[in-house]
Amino acid sequence: MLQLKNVDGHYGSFKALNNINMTVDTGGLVVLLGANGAGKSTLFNTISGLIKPTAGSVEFEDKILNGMRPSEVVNSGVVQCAEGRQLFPQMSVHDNLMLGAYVHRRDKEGNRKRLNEVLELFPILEEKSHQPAGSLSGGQQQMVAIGRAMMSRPRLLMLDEPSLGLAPLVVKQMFQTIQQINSLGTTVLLAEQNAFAALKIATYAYVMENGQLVMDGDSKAMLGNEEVRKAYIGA
Ligand SMILES: Nc1ncnc2c1ncn2[C@@H]1O[C@H](COP(=O)(O)OP(=O)(O)OP(=O)(O)O)[C@@H](O)[C@H]1O
Repeated sequence: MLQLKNVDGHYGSFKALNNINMTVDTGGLVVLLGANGAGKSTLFNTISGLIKPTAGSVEFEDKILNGMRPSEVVNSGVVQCAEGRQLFPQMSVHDNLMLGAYVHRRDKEGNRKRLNEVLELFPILEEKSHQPAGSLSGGQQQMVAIGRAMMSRPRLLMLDEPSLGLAPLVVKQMFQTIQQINSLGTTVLLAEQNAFAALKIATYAYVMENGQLVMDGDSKAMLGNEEVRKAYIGA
């Protein structure tokens, strides 16, 4: 479904991505692990067209994404939910969600149907529909951010650190919902520092260090891998 071949990325002369080769299969829930500054967000932004790779190719289904504008990448079915939520705090929850539907603005009926599906995933957002997004708790705001991405009807949803700054119980619910989104048919690529929780729901995992993918494998095997446990899980 998604394939990165020999991708490099630079900020000026600094090489932030070094020869990335990565595959995400249709239906998978793939996790990208890595410490702060490893390059996860840079990789996501490269896939979504915000950053141009300096070498290599990004392919999705039968399309070459590199060189496309971010809006074209979204139209192709790849949607990113960026780190830090980036909501419009003064706008209502409903209006924030509907921003994600912009790419399908001519299909009003489809958007209504999709909105209902999103509200089924996040019932609390229906209750809060007319409140300003900025008045919601951190966990609820993260739901709005994911819901907005889902309104774009991704076939591949990229989630950048959705658990960041959330309380443990909220994190647990968040991971359950991500698994649910995946089981309902959306392929997911998830960047996380919360390695244990992410590996538990994932099908496959990559580990990133200093702009390179240094390890990959079945997520259950990764959970049992001594090196991964020491570096990313502790205990
Ligand atoms: N706009 C930028 N200009 C220059 N260097 C940058 C820029 N953005 C990121 N970097 C550098 O690129 C490297 C990768 O950063 P990136 O944000 O992709 O890492 P990350 O794994 O997503 O970490 P985090 O979880 O902190 O976001 C880091 O060394 C970072 O300092």
